[in-house]
Amino acid sequence: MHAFTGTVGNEYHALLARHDAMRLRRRMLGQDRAPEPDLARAVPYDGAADQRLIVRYLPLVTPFDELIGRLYDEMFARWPSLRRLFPASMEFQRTHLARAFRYLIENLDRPDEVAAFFTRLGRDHRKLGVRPVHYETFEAALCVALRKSAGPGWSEAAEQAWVRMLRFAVAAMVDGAEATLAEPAYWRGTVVGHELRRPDLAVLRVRTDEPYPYRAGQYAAVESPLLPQAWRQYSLACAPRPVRELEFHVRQTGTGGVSEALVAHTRVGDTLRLGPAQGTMTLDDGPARELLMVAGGTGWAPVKALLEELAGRRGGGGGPALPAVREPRGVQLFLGARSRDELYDARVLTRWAERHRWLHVVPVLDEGAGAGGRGPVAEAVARRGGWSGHLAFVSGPPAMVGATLARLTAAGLPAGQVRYDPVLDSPAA
Ligand SMILES: NC(=O)C1=CN([C@@H]2O[C@H](COP(=O)(O)OP(=O)(O)OC[C@H]3O[C@@H](n4cnc5c(N)ncnc54)[C@H](O)[C@@H]3O)[C@@H](O)[C@H]2O)C=CC1
Repeated sequence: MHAFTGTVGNEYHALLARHDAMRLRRRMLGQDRAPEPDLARAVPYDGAADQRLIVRYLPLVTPFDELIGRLYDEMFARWPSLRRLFPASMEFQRTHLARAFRYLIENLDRPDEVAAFFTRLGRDHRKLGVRPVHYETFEAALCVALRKSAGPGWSEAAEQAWVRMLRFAVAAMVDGAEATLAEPAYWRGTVVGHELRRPDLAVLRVRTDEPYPYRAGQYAAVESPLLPQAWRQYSLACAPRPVRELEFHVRQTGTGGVSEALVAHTRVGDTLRLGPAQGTMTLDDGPARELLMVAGGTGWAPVKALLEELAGRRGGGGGPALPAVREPRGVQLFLGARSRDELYDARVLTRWAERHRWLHVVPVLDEGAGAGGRGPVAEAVARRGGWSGHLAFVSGPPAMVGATLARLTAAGLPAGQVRYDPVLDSPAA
């Protein structure tokens, strides 16, 4: 929940870092107090019961825009100092929080899944400097906002269910943060390359001060100094390399947002901050299936990283030193773009397709796709067919990912054989 943010600059971060270092040291020396018995965690959380209650009263507090507006108003009115912990524009925050609420409510009958999601989020939130006190203020503001938004029909029982749901998510976030105390809360990186490949698309190369652990196919939150506290997720477009150099492909999707800052106003020598790597779109050592990769626009970035890793595993050079795979896997890559000019990494593609016989590239262009034009990638994948034995990776605009997943499922590809990461599309990201 990006919404709980909290950083106020270098001093604040330095203080938090010292605090975390002390706790880590105490823990390593075994001097930490025994954890207090936590009743809430001793008894398994009955998320399904809370879900029923919350859903019954949901019409009183949805759509969430009003509730979330009130929540932040209440929080900043009662604790004005918290305002500066958030980015100047709250639009993205609000959208993100609404999404988090929806995710929580829809999945509350599967507490283990929810806990895993929020554990990862807690790790990511360390970069914001979130402390337990922020969660308490958030909870208090949420209760006020729920009551105000719902009006006289509100129920105390429903409010208690919201509080239990929130505390369940927060407990997981705190666990996630605690478990990763030994790694930096964020990484600092210097822009060493900035190439405008299209008027609205830049390829950035960033060298981190410290080693940045990640796997090909993952993504990271990035912050530009031009927009403090505004973090946006971008895929890492290269496999881990011995030099600490990362690549990002950024499309400007609006004005005044992080994407504009990165594409139009970032130069070599500038410093960015990166959150920890996340995402499940990675290769594993499971059964060596043939691979299907479907990418649209800058969704090409994580696929490029995966291909680089595969090339490295095959000893094809350019990738990290990983154990060689047992048997060769063929890769079918469907790459969607608005036009030929939009194939912004065509040089690399052509070179790789020539060099690697296991790689077969099918560019799919919107232009010439017939009336409507939208969604030709999913259709091209479906037309080709025969994917039921493949392991598929899908990445790109959410609608494209959704259409491709639907086609693949209809064609008999089991859900366990598709990897993709949900992305939040925002108009001015
Ligand atoms: N892991 C992931 O899934 C990643 C997703 N992305 C997302 O990919 C997107 C890339 O944006 P752009 O480069 O501007 O892409 P774009 O607008 O240039 O579109 C690229 C391709 O997607 C298809 N497409 C676009 N809108 C569609 C729709 N509504 N329905 C079906 N197909 C559609 C187009 O036909 C085209 O082939 C961003 O939303 C970004 O957040 C980026 C990196 C990783």
